[in-house]
Amino acid sequence: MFWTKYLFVAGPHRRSTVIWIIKRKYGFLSDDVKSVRTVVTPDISKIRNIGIMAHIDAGKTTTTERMLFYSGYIRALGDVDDGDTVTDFMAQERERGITIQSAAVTFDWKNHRINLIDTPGHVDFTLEVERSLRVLDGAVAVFDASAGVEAQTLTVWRQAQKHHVPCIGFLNKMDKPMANLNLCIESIKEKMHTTPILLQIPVGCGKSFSGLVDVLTKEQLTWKTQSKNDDGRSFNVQPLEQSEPALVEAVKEARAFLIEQVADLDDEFAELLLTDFSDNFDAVPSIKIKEALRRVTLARKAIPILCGSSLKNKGVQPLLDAIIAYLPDPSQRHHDVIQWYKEDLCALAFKVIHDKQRGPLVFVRIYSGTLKAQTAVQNINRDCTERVSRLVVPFANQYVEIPSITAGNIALTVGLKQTVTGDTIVASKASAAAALRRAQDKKGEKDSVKVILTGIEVPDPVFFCTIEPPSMAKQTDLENALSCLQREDPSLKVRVDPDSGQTILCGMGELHIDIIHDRIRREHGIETHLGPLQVAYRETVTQKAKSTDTLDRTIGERRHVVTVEVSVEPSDDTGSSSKFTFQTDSPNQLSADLKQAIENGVHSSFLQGPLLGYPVQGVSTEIQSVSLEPGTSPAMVSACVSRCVQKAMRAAGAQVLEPVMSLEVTVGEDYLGSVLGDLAQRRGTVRDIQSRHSDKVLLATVPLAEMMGYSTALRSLTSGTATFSLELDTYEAMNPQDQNMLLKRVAGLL
Ligand SMILES: Nc1nc2c(ncn2[C@@H]2O[C@H](COP(=O)(O)OP(=O)(O)OP(=O)(O)O)[C@@H](O)[C@H]2O)c(=O)[nH]1
Repeated sequence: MFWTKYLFVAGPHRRSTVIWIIKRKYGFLSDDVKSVRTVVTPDISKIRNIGIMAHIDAGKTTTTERMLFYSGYIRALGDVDDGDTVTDFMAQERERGITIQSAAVTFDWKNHRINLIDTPGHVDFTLEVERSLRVLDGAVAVFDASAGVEAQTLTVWRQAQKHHVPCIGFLNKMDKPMANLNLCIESIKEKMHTTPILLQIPVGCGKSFSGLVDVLTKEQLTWKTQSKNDDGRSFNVQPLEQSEPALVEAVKEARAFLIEQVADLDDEFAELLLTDFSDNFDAVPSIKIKEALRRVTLARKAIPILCGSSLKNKGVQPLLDAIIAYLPDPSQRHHDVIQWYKEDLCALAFKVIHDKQRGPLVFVRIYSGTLKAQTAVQNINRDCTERVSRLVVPFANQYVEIPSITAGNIALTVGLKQTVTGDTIVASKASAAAALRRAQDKKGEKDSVKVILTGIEVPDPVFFCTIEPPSMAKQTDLENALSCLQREDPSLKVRVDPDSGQTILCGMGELHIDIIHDRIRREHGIETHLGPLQVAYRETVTQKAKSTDTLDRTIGERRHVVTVEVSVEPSDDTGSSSKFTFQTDSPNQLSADLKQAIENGVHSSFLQGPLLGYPVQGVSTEIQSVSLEPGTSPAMVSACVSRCVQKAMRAAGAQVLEPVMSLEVTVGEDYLGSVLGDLAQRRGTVRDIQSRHSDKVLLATVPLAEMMGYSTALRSLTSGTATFSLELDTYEAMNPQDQNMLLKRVAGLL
C-alpha cells in the first residue's frame, strides 16, 4: 500500500483542496479510472446510502462490480468466479467466492453520490447485514430470478423492515433457462407480504434474454450482442417495436396494471388520474407515475421491481437509474435523536476494520453537522475524547482523503482508537450536554431522554471452541488479535474459561469460527489450534424449589459467616434471560454493598448452570433472606449466594436446553429421499416440502448439535447439487435420553 499526492481544484465555486489517494495494493492505476476531480461534497438530495442484500449467491457482488464499472470507477470487469472483484477484498472472500464483510464503496452516477454497501448473504454473517441496514437509507434486494424469494432474502427483508428501509427489487440471472418472472412476483407477494410493482418486461428469456422494455416510458432497451466479450456498456434505447404485437400487448397490460397499483397506494396520484386523465389513464405522463412511485416506495407500501442479468451485463444501468429515482436521500429519513443536535455533529460508527499500518479504521455515517479531519470528537458511549486524524472516502478501489464530510455521507476515519461499532460520535462534551438539555426541555423528562443513536442488537453465539496459540509466548499476540477482531465483529465473543484458563471463541456458525481462525493466521500471523467445535447449550429449571446454605470460613484473623435462603422457579417465558428479586420487605434493610454482593452472586450462578456450566435462562430467583455476622466480606456473601442458587437449581430439576435451527434445503427430486433419510438421523422434524420448478424445498427444524459438518455431508449426498441455509429458531428442552447421553459424553463416559 502506498500514498500518492494530488492537487485538486474542484471548480470555480470551490476552493482548492489537496486530496490524497491511498491505493489498495491490488488496485488499478488511478489514471485508468474516473478522475478524482469528481470528488466534491454533493448536495444532500443527491446522496443515496444504499445496501445490496440477498440470499447467498444471488449475485450481489457481481451486480456491485457492474455498477462500479458502468459508473467509470474501475477499468475492467471483475468476476467472483475468478476471485478478482473489488468489494470481496479479503483473501478468504476471494478464495471462497463469498462476501464476508460489508465493504462500503462510493461512486457517482448521473450527478448523484452513491454510497453502497455490499452485504454478505451467508446466515453466519447476518449481523453484518443488520449493521449496514442501521445506517442505510434504502436497499436493493437482489433475487435469483430462477429461485424467487429464498430463506436468506426473507431474513434480510425482515431486518430491512425493522429498520424501515425502503427497497427496490432486482430480479437477477434472467439469462438462466429456469428464470421465471411470474414465480418471482408471486413469491415476493406471498412470502414478503408486500406489493411488487413491475417496472420492466424482459425481452426473451434464458439464453435469448436480450433486453428490457421500460413499462413507464414504453422504451425498449436492447443490449447489442450475446458475445462473451461485450461489457454491456452501450445499449440501444428506442420506442417499443410495434412489429412484436405480443410484447406490445404485454407492456400495455403491465402499464395499466402498474397505474392501477400506484393509484391504489397513493391518494395524490389517484386524484390526478381521476381529475386530469379520467378518459384515458394511459395518457398519464411517465414523470407523474415516477413521482408517485417514489412516494409509494419511500412510504414502504410497495417495492418497484427491475430485471436483468449482471453476469451477462444487462439491466444494471437502469437499476442505477432506479436507485436515484426511487430510493430516499438522507434528508428523507427520520432519526429522532438528530433534532437535538441541530447543526452540531452527530455521527454513528457502524463498522471497524483494522489496517496494519494505520490501526483501526472506523466507518461513520454523519447524521448532522460536519466532521472534519484533524479535530477532536467526543464518543458518548465510551465517554472519551478521541482525535480524527484523517477522513477518507472509499472510492471503488481507491481511498480518497477529504478534509471534511457533511450530513448524509459515509466516510472512513483514521485515528479513532477506542470507538467500536454502534458508538455515537459528537463534536464535544459540551455539544452532547447541549443536546441533552434541548431534549429534556422539549420532552419535560429528565431520566429517560437519550441523545445517542441506537446501535445494533448482537445475537447470542451458538457455537464455541477453545483456541490456543502455538506457544505461551504468543498468548499476548493472540489476545491482541482477538480484541482487534472483536472490535470489527461484535458477533464474535471471547471469554476465558474460569476452570481451565483456556481462551474460548464463541461465534454464529461453523463458517464464522472458521473464518476467524483463518484471519488470525493471515492478518495477524499466528498459527492457532482450535479445539473441537461445541454447541452453546443453555440450562433452565423445570419446577419450583427452595434452598438454604451457610458459609462459615475463617481467613487469617477474620471469621466470615453468612446464611442465605433462596427460591427458584421457571419463569413464564423460558426464552427470557434469568431474573432475580428480593423478597418484598428485605431490600430496604440491606446496605448498597450487600445488595451488590448478592446481585453478583446470583449473576455468577446464572453464568454457569448446575448441570454443564452453560448460561442459565428462563429462571426467576427470589432472595428470601440473608443474615451475616459483622466482619463478613461481600465476596463471601457473593460466594454463598451463588452456591445456594446452584443448589436450588439442582433441586428444581435442572434441564439442558439445546439450540434448534430452522433449515431450508433446496434439492433435486432425485436426491430428496436421501436428504430426508439423513435428516431423520439428525433428529430433524420436517415442517413442509414445497416445489420450485423441478426442485424440492425442504423446510425443517433440527438441533444444532446434529448439524456439524452438514455442508460436506449434503454435498456428498447430492453430488453437490443441493443448497441449504440454517438459522437459529429457538432453544428447546432436550429429552431425558438425549440429555443423559450429553451429560455422559461431557463427563467422558462415552
Ligand atoms: N447465470 C447468471 N449467473 C450469475 C449472475 N450474476 C451472478 N451470477 C453467478 O452467481 C454466482 C454468485 O454470484 P455473486 O455475485 O458472488 O453472489 P453474491 O450474492 O455476492 O454471493 P455471496 O456474497 O456469497 O452471498 C457466481 O457464480 C456468479 O458468476 C447472472 O446474472 N446470471
